[in-house]
Amino acid sequence: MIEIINLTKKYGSFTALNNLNLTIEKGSVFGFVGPNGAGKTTTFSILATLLAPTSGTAYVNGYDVTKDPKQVRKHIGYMPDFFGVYDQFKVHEYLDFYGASYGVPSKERQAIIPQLLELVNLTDKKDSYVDLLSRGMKQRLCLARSLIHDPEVLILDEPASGLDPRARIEMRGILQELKNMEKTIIISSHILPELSEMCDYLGIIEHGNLIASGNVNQIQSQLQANKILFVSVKQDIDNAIAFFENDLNVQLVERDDKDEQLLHVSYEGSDDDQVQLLKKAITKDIPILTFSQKQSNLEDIFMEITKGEE
Ligand SMILES: Nc1ncnc2c1ncn2[C@@H]1O[C@H](COP(=O)(O)OP(=O)(O)OP(=O)(O)O)[C@@H](O)[C@H]1O
Repeated sequence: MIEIINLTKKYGSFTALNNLNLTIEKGSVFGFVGPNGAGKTTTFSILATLLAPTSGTAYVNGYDVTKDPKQVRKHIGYMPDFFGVYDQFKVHEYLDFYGASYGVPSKERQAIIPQLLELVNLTDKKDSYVDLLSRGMKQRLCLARSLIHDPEVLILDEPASGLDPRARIEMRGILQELKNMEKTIIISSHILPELSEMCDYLGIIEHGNLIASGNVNQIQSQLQANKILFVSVKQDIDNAIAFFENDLNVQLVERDDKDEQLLHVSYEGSDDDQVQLLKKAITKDIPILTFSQKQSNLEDIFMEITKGEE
């Protein structure tokens, strides 16, 4: 479990992270999404005990990252966004080296390394030099490295960045397996669909502020101020426009570019208000053919709120 409490990080006078609060339950997968420079790596570095916060703190499995970093390190596996690999090692030597650094006894290392290589699909490469691996393979090796001491919590900073579509799908499969193993995972990306498919919960961060969090539906309603209703009428479209414009919850009524019977109604009322609106339209003899709500695309909303950031 991860608990982040009033976490703030300033670099000089610049606030990179502003009073972040988050709880990530044991066994859940939390996706942290934001454009470049939003504060994701800053948050992860603090959780990994590599950076001190300016104020606030975070707890990993009950251990305070500022007061008990040694315990925190035992409980986390951290995959940084940029990592070096020791080129002169072969794959299995590399994992053995990291296992020894974490104090994993030799016998246990011999048992766990083949399992990890299997998990990240690198069994065939165990005798290859790390230097000769493709980027996707290096990313997977780094993920295996972060698991060498069997941590309960994984902190993965853009594990799929720079990978081709096939390698991304492979990475997604590995994360699914880790999820099945009931690891608590926090993972970042600036690509929302990549995370929304595999995460139980998401947090959207921008300029160091968490602007929405929850499951996909909750995020959608937090980010989208107005919904769009599609209304088509059999005739008298001007009359229908006047009717909808008269409703207090309607912000804007626009005609569709192609379908001359179709209106786009920007609406800020509740679901109950929406039911009343339809009832009223029928009592006023508006000849409604169809009445539906636009299925908003989370990615479009995200692009809209973070536009101009990158
Ligand atoms: N050591 C530092 N000194 C000064 N500013 C920094 C430092 N590290 C990060 N920043 C600034 O803090 C902000 C947040 O950076 P951070 O790396 O946490 O963002 P990010 O969301 O991980 O971005 P990316 O997706 O590009 O990795 C950025 O504006 C960055 O320039």
